[in-house]
Amino acid sequence: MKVCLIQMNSRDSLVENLQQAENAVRSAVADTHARLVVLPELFTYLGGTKEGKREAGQVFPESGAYRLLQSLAKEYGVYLHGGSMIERDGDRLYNTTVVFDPKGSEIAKYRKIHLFDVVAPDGAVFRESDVFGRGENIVTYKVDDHIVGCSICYDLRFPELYAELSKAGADIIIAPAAFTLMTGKDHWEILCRSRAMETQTYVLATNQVGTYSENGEPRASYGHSMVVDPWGTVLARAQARTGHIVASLDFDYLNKVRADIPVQRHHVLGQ
Ligand SMILES: NC(=O)CC(=O)C(=O)O
Repeated sequence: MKVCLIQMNSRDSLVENLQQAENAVRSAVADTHARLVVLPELFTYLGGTKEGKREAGQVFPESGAYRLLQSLAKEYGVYLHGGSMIERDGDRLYNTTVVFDPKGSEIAKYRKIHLFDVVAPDGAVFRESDVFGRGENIVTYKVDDHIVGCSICYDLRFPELYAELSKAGADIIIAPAAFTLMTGKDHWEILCRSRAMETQTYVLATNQVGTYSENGEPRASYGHSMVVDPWGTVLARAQARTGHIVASLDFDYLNKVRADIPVQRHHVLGQ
């Protein structure tokens, strides 16, 4: 199965971000003919202000971002994993992934479970829970015969979520992200490779890249999106610029890794 990860530089303009996403999906599909295309976290609106986030909130299914992804999935006959967008549900906002199948039907919706409430060592303050409600459900869907698990960004730091997705049968786990430059340079690759090795799945980690501003403060995302195989090997890696990467997933290889080191049968604690 061919997969394509799109690395974007989203900022605080919904209109410009949707145009960037549309152009990126069109050129990614034309270049790679991938079966599964993945966008990054908060591709519709990143940074800005609390009011800006509320205004950019997308109501499902009638909002522009939802319709755009639906029509692109259908036009190209691809599975489109919509990174995440700001979802507005009544008064609440969520950081939400929506996935469409090649007919343009919604097949999954995942709300980010672990919200990034952190003061980074460089002093940058992140308070996602001031804006977003927390997701409560573990979500998987199917691409052809393969189960795909959903996660978003900070979720990467919580192996217990990945263990649950693995127990649910996932062969692929997706992590759209806006992982910070500050934390990413030290932690991103290790986290992606660790989660892939522990769960013996393909991990598709699609990051934002470049600068944006949050309440007038400068912020930067790390880029370096990557596809990691079940052995922990990086199959494809982006640099620190916008664009896309492609990789072919080999499920015979996945089965071999699981047969060689059958950790899924050897769990003793907490299973
Ligand atoms: N931005 C995030 O949600 C997570 C992140 O940058 C980190 O864990 O570091």
